[in-house]
Amino acid sequence: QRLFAETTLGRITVINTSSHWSGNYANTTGGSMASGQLSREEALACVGCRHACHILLYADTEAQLFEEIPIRHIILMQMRFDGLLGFPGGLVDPSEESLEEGLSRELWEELGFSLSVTLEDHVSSCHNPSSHLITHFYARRMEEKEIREVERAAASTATDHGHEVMGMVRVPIYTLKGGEGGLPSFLSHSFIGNSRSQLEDALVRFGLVTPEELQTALTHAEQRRKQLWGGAA
Ligand SMILES: O=c1[nH]cnc2c1ncn2[C@H]1C[C@H](O)[C@@H](COP(=O)(O)OP(=O)(O)O)O1
Repeated sequence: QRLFAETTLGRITVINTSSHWSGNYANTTGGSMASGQLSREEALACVGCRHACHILLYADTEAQLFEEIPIRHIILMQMRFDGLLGFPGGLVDPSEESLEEGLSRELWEELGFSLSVTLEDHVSSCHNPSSHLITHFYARRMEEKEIREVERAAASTATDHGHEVMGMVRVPIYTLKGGEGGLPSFLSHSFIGNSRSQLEDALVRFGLVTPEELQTALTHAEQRRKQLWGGAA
């Protein structure tokens, strides 16, 4: 079940009520903090929580698929060692380095590209009480030339290439004739953690697709899942 809502910034965002984690956890003062989405500061106050930071890198493009279909945006995810899709990044220990420093370090290992992540790149933080994991999500808009450099470095100089990262992938945001191909097929893959809801939120939040386009893709993805698995999954 998905809701589209205005954020405090006046931008449309997606609230995926089925995949946002919920529950409560104790903060440093022993009180109870709301969980699911929380601020970066609330997240850092969590005792006993682990922190994972990941980033969405994207750029505008004039390129067309088959000289006909506008690609519109280059959006990067990666195929991980475990066969799941996710964003570049990893676990960070805030007692040793800031979240942004840790993420920048992870990006160097996974992308072979030096990117200094800042507070301005922070999008959201989300708490999963069952694993005591807080996932911090960041996003950075780049120039097409720059994002192509990231792709080149990730496949050549990155130390994690072929080990923890099997390769970078671009997210197709168009829907092909018949309705299934493109974004609906992409969303039918398996994703690590809450990375799929991070992607869906970012697509609408940053105006990469309209809420209607996302909703249509989700409907087709669900139909595809039912065709493949029937009522079993
Ligand atoms: O892209 C992601 N979005 C949200 N959560 C994620 C994403 N990738 C991984 N995770 C979760 C699930 C993992 O257990 C932890 C740690 O992530 P990982 O990238 O595997 O960290 P290390 O490379 O082991 O440091 O975060």
